[in-house]
Amino acid sequence: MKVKVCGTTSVADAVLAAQAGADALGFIFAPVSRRLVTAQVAREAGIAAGPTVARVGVFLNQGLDEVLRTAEAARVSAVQVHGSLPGLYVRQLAAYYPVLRVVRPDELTQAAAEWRDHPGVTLMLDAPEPGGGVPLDWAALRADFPAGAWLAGGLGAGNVAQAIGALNPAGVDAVSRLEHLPGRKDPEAVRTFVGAARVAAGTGYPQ
Ligand SMILES: O=C(O)c1ccccc1N[C@@H]1O[C@H](COP(=O)(O)O)[C@@H](O)[C@H]1O
Repeated sequence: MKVKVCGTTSVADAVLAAQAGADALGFIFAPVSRRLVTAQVAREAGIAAGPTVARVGVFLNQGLDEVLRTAEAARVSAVQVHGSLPGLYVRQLAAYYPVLRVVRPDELTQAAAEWRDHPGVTLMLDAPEPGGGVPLDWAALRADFPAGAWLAGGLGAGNVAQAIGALNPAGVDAVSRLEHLPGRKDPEAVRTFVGAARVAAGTGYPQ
């Protein structure tokens, strides 16, 4: 199982997450976000994190050209797309980058059927307000959660084990509960989140 630490806005926070054992860092390029980062800072942070850490560019309802230009400038290794987006847009993006396609609970069943056979598109289930820190009702989603999908939405050290136990996601992603302030990581929250996720997934290292 993969662990992604999202909303990285500095080199220091990228190094922190990498040293905590994160598999992936998220860089948010949606102008509405309080965690907005420039492509240049994301690029420097990605280099600082090292080559084994995936670099995910996060976008919300942005045009294909803008996404591709920003992703290239930031040297990300994957893109995560939120919002109301046509299937064709996602397919075109997947020709360039592995795509994490984020969906809300009410979109999950249809999206699972649509993307089941596309190797470049992975679903991520999130709460309706991205970056809002609100957890989903995991027990209610158990029957519909597709194998191979990722989970986000209000995850942190205190609840990630329960979420993994309920849905067995292929990856977990968090931002709000890992911060002091929007865009500023809380080092202890990052370390305990990654550690708790690893232990719950059975990939932790006993102390
Ligand atoms: O966090 C944001 O500001 C944001 C803005 C636009 C698109 C996505 C955003 N964040 C994503 O939200 C989820 C979960 O966040 P949280 O843990 O519930 O706060 C995660 O996928 C972030 O990448």
